[in-house]
Amino acid sequence: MLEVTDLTKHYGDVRALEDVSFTLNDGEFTVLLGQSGAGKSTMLRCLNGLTSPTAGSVALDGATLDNSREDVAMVFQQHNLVEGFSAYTNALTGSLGRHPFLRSVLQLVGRKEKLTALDALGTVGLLDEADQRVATMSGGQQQRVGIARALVQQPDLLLADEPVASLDPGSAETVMHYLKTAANEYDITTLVSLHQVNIAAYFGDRFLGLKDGELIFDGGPEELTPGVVDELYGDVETVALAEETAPDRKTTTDVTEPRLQEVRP
Ligand SMILES: Nc1ncnc2c1ncn2[C@@H]1O[C@H](COP(=O)(O)OP(=O)(O)OP(=O)(O)O)[C@@H](O)[C@H]1O
Repeated sequence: MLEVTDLTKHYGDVRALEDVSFTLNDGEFTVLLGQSGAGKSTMLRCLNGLTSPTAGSVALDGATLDNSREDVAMVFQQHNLVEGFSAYTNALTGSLGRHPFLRSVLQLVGRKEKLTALDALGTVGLLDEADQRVATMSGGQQQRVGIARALVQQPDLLLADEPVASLDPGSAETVMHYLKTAANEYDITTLVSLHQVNIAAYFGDRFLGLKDGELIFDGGPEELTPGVVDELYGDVETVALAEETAPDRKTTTDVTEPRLQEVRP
């Protein structure tokens, strides 16, 4: 279980996060929403120890998270793969926490790690491309290799910061499908920041909404109403987008009381 308590991050006068508290249950697939500058990246960076909070705390399974940790994996928008290496070798570098980089790339690792890397590539649908150099892969395939690498790390918490932001809608959907499948198969607690509301509404089991650094929404798909989206984004076009997609997600106005928390002045 991930417990975030009164998390606050200030950059000088900028309040990137202000008193944010929530709990993620084991295995939950949660989407972090909010417009540009709302504090999504800051939140994820505080959760993986890349940024130190100004105040508040983060605990994973009861242990305080205050440094970069092996059991917290991150998928970035720019996947940071080694392009000259194969998908397999890149996936294998996910075991870096347990082996020095050179051992990983020279594949001087045990059979267990090799099988783990192949298993992860299979989960993201790239087993047949395991030997292909990443440089020759599409952006979506590269992002799936990034997910496989994160899986090889065998994390308890998987964070993804705008993992499909630079992809076309079709590839974005495919990557999100594999990300969610992987999270389910490996039973990993996952928090994904997205700015595409339609994709978020389709894949998220739960949503956290940030606005100006404050958590103003925490709810399930049926509570993610156009009113909530409007509150988060203040953008009529985005509301229309939410209405026209994921019809089975009931993003309609028939829910009268969205779980909007008080927006502080
Ligand atoms: N290193 C930094 N130094 C100063 N201000 C920062 C820094 N990082 C973020 N901020 C500020 O903190 C606020 C939150 O930024 P953050 O990047 O977390 O938002 P975001 O929701 O991820 O936005 P985007 O989707 O555009 O990345 C913004 O006002 C941003 O300018």
